[in-house]
Amino acid sequence: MRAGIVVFPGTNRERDMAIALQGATGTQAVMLWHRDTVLPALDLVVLPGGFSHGDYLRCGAMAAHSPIMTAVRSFAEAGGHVLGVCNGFQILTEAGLLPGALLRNAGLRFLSHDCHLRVEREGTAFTRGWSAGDVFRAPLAHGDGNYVADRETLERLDGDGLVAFRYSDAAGRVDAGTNPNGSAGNIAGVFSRNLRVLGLMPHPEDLVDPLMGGIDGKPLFDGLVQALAA
Ligand SMILES: NC(=O)CC[C@H](N)C(=O)O
Repeated sequence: MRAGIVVFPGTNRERDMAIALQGATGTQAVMLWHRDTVLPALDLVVLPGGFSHGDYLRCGAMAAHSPIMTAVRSFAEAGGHVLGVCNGFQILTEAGLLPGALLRNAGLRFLSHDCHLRVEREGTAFTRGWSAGDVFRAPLAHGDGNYVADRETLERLDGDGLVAFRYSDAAGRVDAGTNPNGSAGNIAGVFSRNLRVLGLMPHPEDLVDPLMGGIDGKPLFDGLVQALAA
């Protein structure tokens, strides 16, 4: 699986992502710069976390207009797989590649702690390493993770099975008490209509080795390799 990681000014999670991808694929991901206009031949494009353009204007708003996003949009429209984590998720919503938006956390504080995610949709390239209802741990670190969308969109996401993950407790219970940031319906990650673009706020790439404190995030990367390995 050939993966490319897009670096914007202010991105800071690209190396975590590269390590997680290398652990799963055995090969190095290609680092891409936001001013690039052409993508090499890739199976997966990753927009990692960070503070692109210092989070000015809105998180991801300026990055969504970077030259490389035209190529990323064409890649996605041609059926390519795109993963956006945290700031990457914000960029994908700002670019219109995923529905909804990420607002300030309900408590207006930057949050940095582990959370639990319940897998809502199995069998996609991103979630084939889990079964629906599985719960895994993932660190979160964001100021703007409050997922919102209009009621129609939320109903469509639910109805079409496009919610990827919900914030839960360790037992998979989902309610206001397990919602860290005010996200509608506890949504932590969503898919595009064709299930080939995924955005999520927490960071599975930061739990892929026992030395990191656990391997809860590994199924994402191992599943992608199984799905996309040429
Ligand atoms: N870790 C991240 O990618 C953070 C995203 C963004 N800067 C926020 O605070 O919401």
